[in-house]
Amino acid sequence: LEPESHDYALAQVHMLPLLQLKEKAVGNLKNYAISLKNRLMYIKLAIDQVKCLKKSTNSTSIFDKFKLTRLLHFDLKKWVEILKENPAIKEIAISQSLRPKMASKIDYYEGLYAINRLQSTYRLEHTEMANGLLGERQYRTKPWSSLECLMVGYVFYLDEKFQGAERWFQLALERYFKNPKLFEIFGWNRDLILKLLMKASQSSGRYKAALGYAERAKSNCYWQEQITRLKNLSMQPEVLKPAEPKNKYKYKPACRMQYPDKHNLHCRYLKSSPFLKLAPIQVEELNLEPPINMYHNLINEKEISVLKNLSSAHLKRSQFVTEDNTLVKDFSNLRTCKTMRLQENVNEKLLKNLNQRITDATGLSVLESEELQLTNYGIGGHLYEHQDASFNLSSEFWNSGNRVITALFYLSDVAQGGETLFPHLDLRVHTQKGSLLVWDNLLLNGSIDWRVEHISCPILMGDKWLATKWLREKPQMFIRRCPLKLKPVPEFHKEAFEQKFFGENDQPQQFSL
Ligand SMILES: O=C(O)CCC(=O)C(=O)O
Ligand SMILES: [Fe+2]
Repeated sequence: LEPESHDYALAQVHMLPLLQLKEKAVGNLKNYAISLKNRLMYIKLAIDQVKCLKKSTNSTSIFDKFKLTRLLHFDLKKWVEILKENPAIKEIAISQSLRPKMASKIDYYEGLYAINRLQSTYRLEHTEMANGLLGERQYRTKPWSSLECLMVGYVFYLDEKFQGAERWFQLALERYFKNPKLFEIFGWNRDLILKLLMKASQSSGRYKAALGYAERAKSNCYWQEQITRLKNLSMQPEVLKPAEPKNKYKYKPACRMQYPDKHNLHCRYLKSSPFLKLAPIQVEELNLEPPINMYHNLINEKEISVLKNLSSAHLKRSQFVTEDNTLVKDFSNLRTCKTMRLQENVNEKLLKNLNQRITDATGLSVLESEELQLTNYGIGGHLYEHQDASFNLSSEFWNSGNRVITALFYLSDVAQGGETLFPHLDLRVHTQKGSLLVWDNLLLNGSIDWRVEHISCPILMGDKWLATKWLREKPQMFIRRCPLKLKPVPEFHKEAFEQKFFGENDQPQQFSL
């Protein structure tokens, strides 16, 4: 029975076993090929022997007569045995034992959706993407084959993004000729691609194009019917459907948007305690109001690898509580990472040190704070727009008050994408290994600051790791500044905000073949 999901695609670190699995599978196939070759060699030998028998049947020579009886007694018996043997029984057993560990359907679809998410978020051009070009950056990789293009297109098709689907199917058709045999193994052929092209173009309202595809297929009853049907349809005026259905989430437009540089920001040294006088912390202001700061070099290489090693085996797909209070795994595709919490006793010294550094940086108490959360993102990993503070504090989990501060250690640099983005503040924060990002989730009066809603942008290239600490409100009672000094917060203008991200021209794009 195939497992539901191995959750391979949700954490980069959990994809490593897949690479090992691939090596094993390839090694096994090679051995299988060797077994088949050996058998073929025996059979060829047998044929040669029989051939020489035939030639000798008329001979009266004693040598030949003896040869004939010997061959018929020994050799032929052996050949019959060889024919009956399964040539690669071991390799077949190995390939069966590898099956349960292979990527499941869910793993596969999560990988495909990641590609789809990256393309739609960053508006990547499909041919460039299939050739390893992501935005401005060219990666050294083998171009995607017809099979990959077909599959990526199929997910666009399922998602009702028909123009995107058509483009990928076109690329699949262009690349089909490079390896048609590979296609046939799966029972597919060129006409299948044409069928998908016809369906995609018809669904986006492009009837003439659909007819064009139908006419390129090998003629048979099915295609004749399609041609007649599409000829009728294409008499009607074409009404292009939008290229992309509207999405209620803002992370895609927010992540692809360019934001202006900020001015009047400073870097300084924090020397507010005797210890910090000896080892001041370098602080970089990223935003003034509300304050968002980056504290540099607060965790070193060695500590980072300890955290990764402690957590890797325990990272899990996130779960949520349903209305009837049961925990279920999150398959929503809104948060494509895995997390775990480190209990203080697993490495008391390190975790105490990290807590102390958070206190040094923020001046706040880590008492009653949540256990450090380790996060590793998967392929195209992202987290949609959200607030860390909760609007409902009724459960026991919130006894220490709301999440007043988020303190987030970056445990890796990400080559492309994967920034922490604050869409209301026009602030994109690039991950920086060893630095601590800190922001306030609450205003001084305890209400949630709408301005710090944030996103983790889909990762184009690289591996993103975080260690996050959420400080709680109650332990700060005598530490945090007094609510009387509350600065007025600008009002939230929903329409303007939506216009900013969804106001892009959403006329259907002109499509040319
Ligand atoms: O990945 C990031 O940059 C932000 C993570 C985050 O917002 C969270 O875990 O709540
Ligand atoms: Fe968050």
